[in-house]
Formats: sequence, structure tokens, C-alpha cells
Amino acid sequence: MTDHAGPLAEPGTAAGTEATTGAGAAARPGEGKTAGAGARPGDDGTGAARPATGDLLRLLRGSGRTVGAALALTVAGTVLGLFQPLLTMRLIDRVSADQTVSALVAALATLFLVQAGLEAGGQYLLDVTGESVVRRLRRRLVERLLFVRVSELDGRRAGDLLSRVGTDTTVLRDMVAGSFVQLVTVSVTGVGAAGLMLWIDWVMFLVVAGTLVVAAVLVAGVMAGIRSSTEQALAGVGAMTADLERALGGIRTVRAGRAEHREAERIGADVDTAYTAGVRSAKLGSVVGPAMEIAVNGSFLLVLLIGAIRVSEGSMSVSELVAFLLFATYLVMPLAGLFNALSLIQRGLGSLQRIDDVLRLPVEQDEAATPPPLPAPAPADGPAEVPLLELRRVSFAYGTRPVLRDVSFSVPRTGLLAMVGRSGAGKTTIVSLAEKFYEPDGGQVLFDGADLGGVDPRVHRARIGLVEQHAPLLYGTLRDNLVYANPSADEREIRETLRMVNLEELVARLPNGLETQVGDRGFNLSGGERQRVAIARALLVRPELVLLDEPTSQLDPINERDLTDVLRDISRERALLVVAHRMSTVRAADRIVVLDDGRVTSVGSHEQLLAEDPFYRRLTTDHLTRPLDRPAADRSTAAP
Ligand SMILES: Nc1ncnc2c1ncn2[C@@H]1O[C@H](COP(=O)(O)OP(=O)(O)OP(=O)(O)O)[C@@H](O)[C@H]1O
Repeated sequence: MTDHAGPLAEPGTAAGTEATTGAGAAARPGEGKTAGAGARPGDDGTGAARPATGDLLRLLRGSGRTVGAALALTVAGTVLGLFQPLLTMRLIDRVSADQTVSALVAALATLFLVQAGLEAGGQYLLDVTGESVVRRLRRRLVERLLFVRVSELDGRRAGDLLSRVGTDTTVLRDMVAGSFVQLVTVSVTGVGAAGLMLWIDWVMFLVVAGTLVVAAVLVAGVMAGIRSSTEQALAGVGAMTADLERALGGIRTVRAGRAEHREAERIGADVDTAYTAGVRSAKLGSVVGPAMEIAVNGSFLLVLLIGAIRVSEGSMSVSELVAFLLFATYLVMPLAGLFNALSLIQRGLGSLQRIDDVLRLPVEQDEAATPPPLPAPAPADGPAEVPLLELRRVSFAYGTRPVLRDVSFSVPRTGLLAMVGRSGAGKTTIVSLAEKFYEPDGGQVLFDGADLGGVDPRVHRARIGLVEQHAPLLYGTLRDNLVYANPSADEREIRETLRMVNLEELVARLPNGLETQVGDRGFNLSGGERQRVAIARALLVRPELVLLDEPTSQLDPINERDLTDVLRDISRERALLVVAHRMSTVRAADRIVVLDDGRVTSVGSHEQLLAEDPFYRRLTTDHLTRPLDRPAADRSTAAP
């Protein structure tokens, strides 16, 4: 067995958790990235050992008793099977000697029935074990994926990860359920039959063994090929799932672009990859058929030939020859099962590799750690001279591409600070650094005077409310969505927040009020409503700082005015850092940070910047959206 800490490595072991709390919990993007869907599995760049057969046994951890019982039943059934030729030999002798055989026939029939019952019981228990293995792995994968560092997910395709949780775990289930019983049966039958054949006639046994060795060498030669074909087939399925997921996610754009055929063609190519690999595996597998025939037919013919000579010479009885032939069948026939088991194991190793890749992805912190409690509401009560958030000479790159350079500014404990800049200037990246999704390459991000480098990200995030640009709705009802980050929020808090973000009217309009299902499976909210739900969700955490990434799309004038009022209200009590795309937000801001190509070019009030900064003037004219009720001609004049 290798020292590979496989998929069942518990959280907290080397492979289970790479970073615990605090420092290093967020990561540099690109760090420790593993192969994507299209890459050769195993080339994950982590230097991790490929899973070995021993690692498959670890899958059974936690199911020891069931596996033990299954093995006991299977071994008992197989051993009973070995008595059948001996009883048959007796039967023939008795028939030849004109003796009664009814008791022997009854014993044989009972043996058959008991053997079948034992083997069925063993198989059932192994099926149950297979299901438990899948369950355990899926739960671990789901947990792992939800804790993986944001930077690690950046370069991966969601569909491929889904495929690993869905398809690859199923392959392992089939392996557990299908291969272990075969291996046990073949081993027990093989050893038992070989021993009894040796006892009956060792020369003839050597003949049978010789043909088996020839077949085994052929089979062993194709096994490695079958494993790599399986890995390619599974990678194809992963790519297919990823592409299909993306296409279905953007189905309106696909339809509008009349790209159905092109998408079908491209996704079909992934299907073809899986097909080609499957066919390759089938080709290799087909070598095994003739090898089996050589082994079965060849050994039979040889045994018959040599046996006939021995019987005619009188050195062997007919009953001994029949028993020997039956044992030879028991030894040779299960070879097909053995091949099947070995190919299932090879497939299992391929899947284990892909699952292991995911379980090795670095997580932010120990999955087992309970989330820290929300801090008591304490907005804006720190020493006023210490800013709530401060960036000191921060630089940052995605991979090798620099995005922020020497960025410094601070966010006071109350008030609205807007960040403006052209698309791609690095505004959202600053929000990600403030949330500790990434660590800066240089400089420091400080929150409440403390460097974020040494702070548990979950403790830190409990003090912040985040409103993402696309303001996603999550699973469940409107209430579930509102209290998502603070499930203990009480009714009064919820009502107050709804009033603050002007959502009371929406709640009154919904068929079941707060209990209405929203999102994918329910009531679809408009962009403006979704954003206000997201703001309410962020506020219910009672955050000291609200980070808000404004949508770039235009809001209608009423929504826009509402939102500006909401932002003003929020900023009276706490710090609000907004990535601003709207003219009305920058006008409402107390201070504005201007970013250009990853650098802060100026900081000041709207009026100040309009007067002093030509870049800001251009920005307000060309890049910020204005209320729809303003005439287009207005945009040409710089000063609003
Ligand atoms: N996860 C990522 N991996 C690699 N590059 C990224 C990633 N996220 C953003 N970038 C790149 O970094 C640069 C800054 O992106 P960022 O999203 O911070 O800009 P922005 O100012 O918020 O833009 P916008 O106003 O269009 O939202 C962009 O060029 C973007 O392409």
C-alpha cells in the first residue's frame, strides 16, 4: 500500500485539511490547481500518488462488519460448492456398485440450495456496502466542495465536479458490489479446487495450471490499458456534464444565437471521447475472451485425453476423472469472473483518482469546525481613528497576471465609500480581498486594525455583509433567503430590515408572503427585487461593513431612487463600500476611490473629483449609468 492518504482520509489529516483556521486560509488563485475536465486524470500537478489497489480497501472503512458478514457468507457458499464434485464422485461409485443413492441425491440438492442462499445473502450485503460507500463519498465530496478555497474553484468547471460526485462514485459502488464477491469466490474456489485436483492427480493438475498461466499472462497485459481507457471515458463524461451544464445555464442565449446544433456538436464530441475510450477498453477486453477459451477448452481436452489414458490403464477411476473435470471447471470457469472483477477494480481506480483529486483540493478551514457565532451587533463603536477596513499598498495577481498594484485606501466606520473605475480595473477583486476570498501578494488588508492574514475567514465574514453583483437567490422560501446568513434573526429584525430595503410591498404581493418559494423552483423576482433581498440578507447579519457590488445593468428610475435611499440609510449606521456603476450612487457617496488599471488614481468627494480629476470626469461621462429619466443629451455634459 502506498502512503497515499486516499479519499477516506479524515478531515484533519494531511490530505483531509491543508489549511486550518487563520493564516493561509484564503489562497492565491492558481495555487495548487489540479487538472480540469479535459486533462489526463492523474496529471493533477499535485505530485500526489496515484491511488493503488490498497486504497480501494480503505473505501470499506466503516463497513467492516457488513463486509465481514458478506465475506463469511460467500466463503461458506463457495466451500459448500467444493463438496459437490466429491458427492458426485461418490454418487457415480454408488451407481456403478448398484447401491441406493437417494440420500446422496438429497444431500446434493440441499447443498445446491444452501449454497445459493448463502451466496445471495453475501451479494445483498455487498450491495448494501456499495451503497454505503457511495453515500459516504458523496457526503464527503459535497462537504469538501463547499469548503474549497474560492481560488481553487476559479479554474474548475462546475459540471466536471458534479460528474465526479455523481458518476465516479457510482463506479466505485459497482466495484465494491461486483468485484469483492468475485475475488473471494475465485480465490476460495481456486485454492480448494487446486488442492483437491492435486490430491486426485498432480500431473493432470500441472497441465490445467499451465494453460491457466498462459491465459493469466494475457489478461494481466491488458489490465493497465483498461484502467487508462476508463479514466479517459470518465474524463469525457465529466467534460460532457460540464459543457451541458453551461449550455443549459445559458439556454436563452444558446437559442437566441441559434447555436443548438453547434452546442450539440461540441457536447457530442465529449460523448465521442467517452465512446472511443469505451471502445478501446472493449477491444482490450476482447483479448480476454479467446484467452479464456484457450484456458477452458484446452485444459478440458488435455484433461480428457490424459484422463482417458489413465482410466484405460486402470490408474484412475471414471468417478475420479469426472470429479477432476468438475474441479477443473470450478477452477477455470470463474476466470471470467476474475477478469470482470479485475476490470471493475481498474475502473474503480480510475474513478478513485478523480474523486481523490477533489478530496485533495485545499479547503479554507477544517470542515468539522462549527461556524463561529455571529458577533453581537456593534456597528461603528470602535475607535473612530482606526478605519474599519484598510488596504495598505496592496498588490495582487490572478496567476501571473497583475490586477492590483500598490492600492491603499481606508473605509471609515460609517458612511458610503464608492469605488469607480473602468471595467476590469480591479474593483470586484478588492471586494474579494476584503472578504478574504484571496490573500494579497503584497501589502496588507486590515480589518478593525488587525491584519486579515491571521484571522479565521469565517469569523471575519460574520462581521461583513456581501451583496454580489448578480444577487443570487438561494434554495427555499423568501424567508430562508433573508435569514440565510443569520438563521436566528427574529421576526422584528426581519420586518425592520424589509421596511428599510422597501420590500414590504413585495412580501404583501407574494402568494404566501415570506413563506413563498423563490428562485429556480418558485416565484421569480426581478433584478431590483433580488438585489434588495440580497441587501436585506446582508443586513440581517448585523454587519459592521456592507460590501455591495452594484449590477452593471440599468435599474428603472423608481428602483434606482429606492436603492440610493436604502444605501444612504445603511451608511448612517455602518460602513458601506460600494462598487459603483450608477451616477446616483457616486453622487450619494461620502467619498469616492477612483481606480484605473489596478491603481488608485484619486480619492475625494464627487464635487472635489469633478473639479480636480479629468479621468474621473471622463469616467462619469462614459462609464457610469444614469437614471433612465434623464435625457440622453445630458450625458454629453460632464458635470451632472
Ligand atoms: N478569478 C479570476 N481569475 C483570473 N482573472 C480574473 C479573475 N477575476 C477577475 N479577473 C480579471 O482581473 C481583472 C479585474 O477584474 P475585476 O472583476 O476585479 O474588475 P472590475 O473592476 O470589478 O470589473 P467590472 O466593473 O467589469 O465588474 C479583469 O481583467 C478580470 O478579467
